[in-house]
Amino acid sequence: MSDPVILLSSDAFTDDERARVMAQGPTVAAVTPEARQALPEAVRQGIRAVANKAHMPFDGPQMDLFPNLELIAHFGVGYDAIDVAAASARGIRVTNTPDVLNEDVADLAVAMMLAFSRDIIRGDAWVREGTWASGRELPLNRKMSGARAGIAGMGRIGRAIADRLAAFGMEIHYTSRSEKQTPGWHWHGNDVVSLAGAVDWLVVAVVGGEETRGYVSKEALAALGSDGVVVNIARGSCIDEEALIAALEAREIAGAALDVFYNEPHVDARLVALDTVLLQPHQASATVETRRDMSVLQCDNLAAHLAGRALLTPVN
Ligand SMILES: O=C(O)C(=O)CO
Repeated sequence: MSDPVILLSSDAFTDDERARVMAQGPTVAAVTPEARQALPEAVRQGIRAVANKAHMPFDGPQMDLFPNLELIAHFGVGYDAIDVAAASARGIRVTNTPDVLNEDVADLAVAMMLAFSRDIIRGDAWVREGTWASGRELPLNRKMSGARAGIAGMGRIGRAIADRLAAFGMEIHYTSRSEKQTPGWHWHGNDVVSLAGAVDWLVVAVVGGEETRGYVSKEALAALGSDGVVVNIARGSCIDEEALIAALEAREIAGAALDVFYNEPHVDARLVALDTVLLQPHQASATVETRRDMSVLQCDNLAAHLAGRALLTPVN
């Protein structure tokens, strides 16, 4: 077998995804910094591309272990685990897998909003556990259609969410760097406090990373108010999680529907204890179809690079 040119840097790949990477060229797996350090120097010298996945940081010192590294092909739209500035400084290209997951992420955001507003999870238990049969009605829940939705971050995923919510007759407000050509929708510049103050639902769809750390601040949560609900399908870091927990515990906001967390997969016990929080295991893109498309796009980027062709979805 030829010497490896691709490093598999994560153990989060499924068998199919790993096989697809391995079809792009000779591959070696080293999923921890220690394992990479322990690779023979000749192997490290041969690595031209990394196939990355999940949240394990890939930083400058990791890149320096591979002096001939040219590409980090990430599986995922969010690439906050990769130090892109460090990569650029070393002439290393980074790719991600945008767009192919927009619909699924938007679907999950809407599903969480419906589940939260219509108390669907409790309703299921109500039937299953015989509470309904014993004569008790589920307490009245909350109407979603026609309410006001705020999309924090009107990028491609934000737009897919907004389009769905518009179909529910909801009033659409948003933040983004520039105003979109969407007559009737309300732009709040980059002011998330103004956005939160104008809506019933605050849906977080900004990109992750240092720039958006704590973007939904204590002030934004206060502006959302006691009838407001936060929905997060972006990154845990995009909300000040301590402020969120404090606002939920004090009933200063009505609730939260969360697919992402600060310290995933370990969710803060205070969130788990609250009955005003709907929790999901970071599964927004987790359908068979979309995960396959993400894997194919990651591998198309690897293949393009190794064949000297232009990258399909470059980040830098
Ligand atoms: O692709 C990503 O970055 C995701 O987190 C999908 O939910």
